[in-house]
Amino acid sequence: MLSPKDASTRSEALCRLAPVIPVLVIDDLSQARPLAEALVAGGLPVLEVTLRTPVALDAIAEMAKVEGGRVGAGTLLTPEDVRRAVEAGATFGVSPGATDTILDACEAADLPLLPGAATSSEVMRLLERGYTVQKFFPAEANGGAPALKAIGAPLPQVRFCPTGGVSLKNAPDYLGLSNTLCVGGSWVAPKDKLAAGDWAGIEALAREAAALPVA
Ligand SMILES: O=C(O)C(=O)C[C@H](O)[C@H](O)COP(=O)(O)O
Repeated sequence: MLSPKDASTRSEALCRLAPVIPVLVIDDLSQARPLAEALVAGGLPVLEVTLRTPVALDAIAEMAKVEGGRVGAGTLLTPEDVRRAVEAGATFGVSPGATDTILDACEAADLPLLPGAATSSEVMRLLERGYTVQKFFPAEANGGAPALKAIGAPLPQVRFCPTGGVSLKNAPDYLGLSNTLCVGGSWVAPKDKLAAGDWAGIEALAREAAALPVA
């Protein structure tokens, strides 16, 4: 049983490993291993594989073999997702929002969860339960960095990984905030480069993202 406090401590450590957590949608299992190798080589060791495609769980299992990587499962919606993610080798979880059901399941499975919150009330509910590290989602659609900065004024004890619409261009706006640990984003693994197997190109995007300064 993982306490919310310990889950947050572990999430924070992951978020501090690199400025960007790549959010990955994998359609072709053969891409999993070289993609993870390219991202880790480029300096982004923490990888979120969304459970949105049929091969996602197998992709997690493949990527978990890559040395130096930390592979988590995104889009966790149900206790069954949590069980299968852990079985596949995921070492952390991410959810777009948070329900007691998903929080209970992750705590019981010893899986540190980065739970999603979009409003002050959602942030406060998670904080009441003990989660001091959260995902601000969907970040850009919710007002972006100015909104997250404003949430941080009354709630400075909560730290975030803003995700959703984050790009190389706007990432610095978030990373300059005192309540942002890192950002999540899909831009480091674009569909065209994945389809072309352009691992050198993805490694270059990872290197560029890994060099972003964090406040
Ligand atoms: O499904 C989840 O649990 C997620 O993590 C959703 C992601 O945050 C967004 O899909 C990010 O996508 P981009 O806006 O393309 O960077």
